[in-house]
Amino acid sequence: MCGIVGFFGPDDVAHDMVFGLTALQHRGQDAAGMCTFDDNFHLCKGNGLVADVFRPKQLKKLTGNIGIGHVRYTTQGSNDSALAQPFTTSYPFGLAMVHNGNVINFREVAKRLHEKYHVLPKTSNDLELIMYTFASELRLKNLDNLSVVDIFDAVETTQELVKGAYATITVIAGHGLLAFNDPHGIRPLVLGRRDTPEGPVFAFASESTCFDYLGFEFVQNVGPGQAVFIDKNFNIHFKNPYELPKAFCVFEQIYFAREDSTIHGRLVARERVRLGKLLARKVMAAGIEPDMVIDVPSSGYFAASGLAEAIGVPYRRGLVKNNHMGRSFIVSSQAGREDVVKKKLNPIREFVEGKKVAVVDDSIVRGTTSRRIVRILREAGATEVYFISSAPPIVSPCIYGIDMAMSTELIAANYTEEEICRYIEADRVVYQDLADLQELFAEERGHGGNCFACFSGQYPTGDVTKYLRHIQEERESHRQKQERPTETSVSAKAPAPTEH
Ligand SMILES: O=P(O)(O)OC[C@H]1O[C@H](OP(=O)(O)OP(=O)(O)O)[C@H](O)[C@@H]1O
Ligand SMILES: NC(=O)CC[C@H](N)C(=O)O
Ligand code: SF4
Ligand SMILES: [Mg+2]
Repeated sequence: MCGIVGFFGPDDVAHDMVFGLTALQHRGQDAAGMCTFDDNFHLCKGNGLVADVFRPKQLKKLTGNIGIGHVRYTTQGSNDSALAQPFTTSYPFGLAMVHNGNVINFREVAKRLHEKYHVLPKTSNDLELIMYTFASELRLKNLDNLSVVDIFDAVETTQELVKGAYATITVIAGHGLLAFNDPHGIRPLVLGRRDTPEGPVFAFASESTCFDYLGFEFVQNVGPGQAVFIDKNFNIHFKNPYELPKAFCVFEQIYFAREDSTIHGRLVARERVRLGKLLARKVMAAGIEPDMVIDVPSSGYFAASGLAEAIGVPYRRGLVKNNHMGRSFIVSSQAGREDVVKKKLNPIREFVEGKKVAVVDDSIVRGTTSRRIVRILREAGATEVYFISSAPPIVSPCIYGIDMAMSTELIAANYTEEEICRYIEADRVVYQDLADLQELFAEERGHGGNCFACFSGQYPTGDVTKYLRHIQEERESHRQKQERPTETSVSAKAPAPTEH
């Protein structure tokens, strides 16, 4: 998913950017990077968390009143620190760019760049393709007198040529700060503003939660196909959205985004409570009568509280999370994910002992977390364990910036609900209905127009077979190089369901 920020104001921005990136740490743990500009670009990036990469010594060097930052969760290329974002180029202007998403026609884009402009990307990070396409279009303009129309024109051509998901922020040296989204607006991007005695500070960020910390007012979303440019005099310019159907990632609402963010007018926490309430009908229809509802921390909490309220059963925190373990799902190897899940959650024995427990998580992806949790709840004395997923079964890969690119990894793509129930050793498994999810996010009930592809197999960018084939070959070869299989590894194939 990745988290991105861009700041432009009267004073140095590095300090604000560190806070902004820290608030977005849940979106990426592999690498972090920042690039500021005064008379030169100052770039600092490396593998690790925000706190590891930006030490006071580095921060001192990041001078300038305009800058962009990134926390990476790898979806293309390796975890090598050379692939951390931002990326910069010096022609036709100094450009520094970050993005969140995933380009799905990178072969075509790379071929065109090579044939038409003799440009060869240096790494396998898809960001380079967006940056060079934009730079190549820009250099066809009148460089001595670059206008906003020129910039938006280059954005539009980039949006026509590059397919996939990409929320981007770019510093155009000497000109201003630009943000644009892909034509479907798959990934979130928001604009905020803070007024200071010295003048306004503008900020772009993946999620609005950044603004709460830093005292910014939310201005607007950078929606499907939209571009926003803050020029050197701090005037804002908008390029209108595309007419293409919006396809905002619904999984942001279910799991990725922070609960305190408002995305497309919807507070994430509230949507999760609603998802929990929606599950009540299915839980009751399944004849499940739990003594208590617990959540899988962190992201299962709001759905669990919604379900408990709707079925009139007490909610308790039955599992405690070690907050220093990070998110298991965004660890890039299966062995690493299993290790995080093992060390991350511990049951409160006194609460669950002798109880029939309904445990709610936002989703079951590979089944790593659910299997472990059912086991530790039984060991802690729970008499029955019902595993409830606030998301429907994930049956198709995500190719838009979430690491679920191989259907072989997705437990629900390979096994029935009964088989999954046996594999995770639960007494019952209940999933959200896709129709209920779609109804909750229906267009007329808000800023709908969502992507549901991982649940429905319907991809907003059209036929993606070629890309899926390519990414699967690539992923398989990366994993084989990086990962030695463990006893419980499911990296090459989803787990074989076992009997009780
Ligand atoms: O079926 P799996 O492959 O285990 O994936 C699903 C789990 O991964 C996520 O948790 P994660 O630990 O990443 O983050 P969280 O602490 O925000 O819940 C998600 O919330 C599920 O618990
Ligand atoms: N999750 C993301 O947004 C990833 C961005 C980009 N594809 C990378 O791998 O760096
Ligand atoms: S496929 Fe799923 S995770 Fe990927 S963008 Fe669509 S809804 Fe989001
Ligand atoms: Mg979780």
